[in-house]
This record gives sequence, structure tokens and C-alpha cells, in this order.
Amino acid sequence: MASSARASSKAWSKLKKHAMEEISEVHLAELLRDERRCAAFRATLGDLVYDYARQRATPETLSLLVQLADEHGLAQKIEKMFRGEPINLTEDRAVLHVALRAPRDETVWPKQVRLPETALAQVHAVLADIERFSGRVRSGRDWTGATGKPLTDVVSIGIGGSYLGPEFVYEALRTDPRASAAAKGRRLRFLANVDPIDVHRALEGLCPETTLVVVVSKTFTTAETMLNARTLKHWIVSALGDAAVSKHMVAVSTNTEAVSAFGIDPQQGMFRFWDWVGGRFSVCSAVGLVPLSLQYGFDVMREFLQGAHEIDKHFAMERDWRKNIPVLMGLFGVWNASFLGHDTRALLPYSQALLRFAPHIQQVDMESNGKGVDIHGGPLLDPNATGVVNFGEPGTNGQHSFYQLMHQGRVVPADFIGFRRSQAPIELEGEVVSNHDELMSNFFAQPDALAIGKTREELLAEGVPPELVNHKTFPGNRPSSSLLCDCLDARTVGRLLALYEHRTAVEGFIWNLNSFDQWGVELGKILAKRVRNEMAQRRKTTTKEQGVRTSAAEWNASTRFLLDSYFDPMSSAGH
Ligand SMILES: O=P(O)(O)OC[C@H]1O[C@H](O)[C@H](O)[C@@H](O)[C@@H]1O
Repeated sequence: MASSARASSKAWSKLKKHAMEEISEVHLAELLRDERRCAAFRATLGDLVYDYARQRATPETLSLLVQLADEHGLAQKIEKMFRGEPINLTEDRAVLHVALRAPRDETVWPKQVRLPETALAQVHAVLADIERFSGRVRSGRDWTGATGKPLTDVVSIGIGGSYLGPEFVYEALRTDPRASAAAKGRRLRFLANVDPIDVHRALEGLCPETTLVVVVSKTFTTAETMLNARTLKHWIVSALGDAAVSKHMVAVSTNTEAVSAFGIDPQQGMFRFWDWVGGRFSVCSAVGLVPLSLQYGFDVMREFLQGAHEIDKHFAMERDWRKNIPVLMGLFGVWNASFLGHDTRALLPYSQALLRFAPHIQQVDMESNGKGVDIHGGPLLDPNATGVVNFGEPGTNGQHSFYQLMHQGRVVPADFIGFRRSQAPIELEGEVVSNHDELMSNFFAQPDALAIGKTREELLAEGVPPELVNHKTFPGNRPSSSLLCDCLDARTVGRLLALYEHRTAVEGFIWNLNSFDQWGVELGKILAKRVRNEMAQRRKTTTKEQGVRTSAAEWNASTRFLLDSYFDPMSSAGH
């Protein structure tokens, strides 16, 4: 497929040529002087603005990217996803996270993108359970701890997709006035890492009597999560006895048997999701909805789902790709990686509340598109460009950290995200602007500094000493997009999530890879199991008298040395 897709994709070769012969010759400073282009290079959806005038692209580039999307069957691929066809071929699974946030009556959609009725029924049955359960716990009366005290604190155990998204949403809403009022008197903690330090931190200041533990794991076999779950079970049981588990622990999973074997009654304390929800796309399932509804109440979370759904609808229904925001984001992602050769990109939200957005999108994107073969196991369409390195940090913090490299070092395409209003405004008398306006001044300035830069001539005209001119030159021509929304409320958090989920899907569809499996995480797990077995063995047999048994021969010399040194620092002395 890979080579034939490339051969049959006229747009691919045209884009290569266009990038080399035309785009390499134009500078963003020049492109930004074209008012008509600037006016055309933006898309809006309600209060949300996506401005891509600072992409290194001309109207010709955009036409070719649209052609590329069509040649790669983007519309058909999106349709298959919404209809629930098993597009995750290696696992023979549908990819239906969009059903998690669709209203119950969403079957009125055109049939090309009609979500399966059974999925919608399943989703809404679980949502009703979550609404009921979270209401009971939050009431402080209807579901209490084993000693009758209200469960005011929640520890959500989970890792990867069962952690990153919920934590991003938790942080994003922590300072939203409505969500924070609803969370009054409640605490939500996340326990992800198997590092015992994380247990210590998650439990700091908590008391078993008032704590509810939510064990979140799609498979209910993930080593880290299960050890942490056993650790907290022990914490609860040793304080309150075995019977307390049914009041203090619930599970979110697809694996009923394992939940039951762990000691949680699936009838009473399990919230289901399904194999058609990928871990990193599961925030809108019970994975996020259980802990977040406990913290912020179901009504707030309903708005979050509505926000995500708005984008889903726009993504599925807007067939003019020039107006479809997630499609544009994906097309520029492909353009920057495959045609302009940038293998890194930055996510720069100008909101401290989005501090965990980049880590979540890192998983969404890098676990999805960091692949070595195409969807059929053949060579990749673009072996150099799939799997972009994503990183990010809220502005303005990042400006005082890694922006130096972005301005004068490597070219890192960036997404700037800003808001018209702050979640928590401050206006000081005597200051020229509000604190939020101060923040946003940077949101508007940085993309231009990256795009336009500063020339030698300008510097010399300003009287910069000649020996400093080279140091102070900014080459510019560094691409970015700007997303501007009203305010970071639950609805907008949902919209941001869906935009970035779909960006990844669009890129995967164009690159023709499977964005929905993750075989690359398996080998490390298998090796860790072997090491664990060896460790258990050694801990058993190592005594003072016997000394440390040396590592089994199955390890290479380096691993053998490191293992020996871990067990006995003296063994590495002299090396
Ligand atoms: O939800 P779980 O089954 O515990 O899986 C947790 C995580 O671990 C796996 O290794 C995958 O890399 C992730 O995609 C997944 O989200």
C-alpha cells in the first residue's frame, strides 16, 4: 500500500515539489503582508477562531493539501470511524470515542456518519449510572464510607490513557468558577506511577475513612495500576477491615472478570467501557467521567461532553476541508512534518490551567502515530515524518525556558492557544492592563516574533553594535497556528480535547497508518516481567552469608553489571 499509495498520490509528489521549489523561496514576513491571504487563512466555529496565516503555506499549498486529503480518502476514513467499522485492523476493533459524547438521539445523522445505535445505548446507560453514583457520593448521605462518614476525597488510580486525560481535565477546570464551586470541600488525587513515592504523595493528608478509590484500567491487568490498587486496598482494609472495600473502592474497566477477582463487585462498583474505546481516547468514557463527576458534579461534566461533541459534529459534517478545523490542523501537521521536514512540534497554551494538556496530547499523538509500518504492515508512506515529537508548556513559562531554541535554534512548528477571558481575572489599580491582558500580549507577540523575526538591517538601524548583530538576529519564518476561544470552561475543555484527538486521526489517515493500536509498548513490559522474576528470585536467595547471586547468563553484560550493582553496590566498586 505504502509505495502504491505514494505512487497514486499525485498531490504527494506535487507537494514535495511545491515545498522545495516554491515555499522554500518565500518568507512568512512576506506572506503575512498579503491581507487577502491572511483573511482567507482562518476558520471559525462559534467563538472559536483557528488562524493559520502563520503556516508556511500559500493558497496553492492549501489546494494541494485538500487534494492530498481527497486522494487519501479522508472523508471515507472519517465516515468509517463514525459508523463503527473496525478501522483498528490489527486488533479488529472499531474506534468510537466519538460515541462517548454523542446525545442519545444522535442517530438522526446522515447515514454515512451514523453512530451505531447499540454503542449509544451502552454509553447512555453507563452515563446514567455515573450521574446517579456521583450524586450519591457527593450528597454525603446516600453513599458514605464504612464508618458512615461522607467520602470527600477520591484517589483515581490509573496510568497512560487511564490517567493523563482525566488529569488534564481536572487541572483545566480546577480554577473554572463553576467547577471549583461544585468541588468545594472535595479533593481529587491521581495515582499513576508505580513508584512508591507516588503513593506517598497521593495519600498525603488523606484518611481511609473519607476516601474513595477509583481503579481505572481498561484491561485491569496493567502492572503499575494493579500494584497501586493492591497497595490502596491494603491501606483501606488495614484501617477499616475487609468489608470496607465495597464502600471505598470502585472500578472502571472493560474486564468484568478481573474486577471481580480483585474483590470489587461488578454489580455494585464497576463502570464499564468497551474495547472500541482506545485508552488514550477514553477521557469521555467512565475513565474520566467517574473521577471528574465525583469532583465537579455530573452537570459540569455534561458540558464537557457537549463541547467535545460540537467538534465531533463539525469534524464529521463539514466537508469543505478549508473550514474543517481539526482537518486543517491535521493537514498542516502533515505538511510541516512530511514536506517541510519538522519532526517536533510545540503545544503552547496561554493558560496555566492547561498545564497538563501537552502531556495528554503527547500520549494521544505519539502513541497513535509513532509507528514503524503502515496500516497493512508494509513500509510507511513517509518513513521520516510519522510520529512527531510533541512537547509543550503553558505560556508565558515556556518563553523563559525553551523558546530561545524556537526563535534562533531549530524550527519547531507551534500551536498557540489563548482565551479572551480569564478563568480567574485580576485587575490591579494603577496597572496599564489587567493581568490577563498582560498574559495575552505575549500570546499575540510570540507568533509574530517567530514568523517575522528581525533582520540585520533592522538591528543596525537601531544602533546595535556590529559584534552583536549576528547574536541578535532572528531568522523568522517559523510556522505556528493560533487558536483563540472565549474562556476555558468545561465546554471549551471538551472542544480542545476533541480538536487534538481528531488532528491525530487525520494525520494517521493521511499517513495511512493505524493510529489506534500501540504494539510498541509491549516489549518493555515483557522484559520488565523477566527482570521482576529475577529480582524476586534474588531477593529470596540473597542472604548475608551467601552474598549476592550474580545475574543469570540470559542478560547481556551491561544489564548483568547493572543488576549486580543494584543488588550490591560493592560489586561495581573499582569499575
Ligand atoms: O487502562 P489500562 O489497560 O490499564 O492501560 C493503561 C495504558 O497502558 C498501556 O501500556 C498503553 O500504552 C496505554 O495506551 C494504556 O492507556
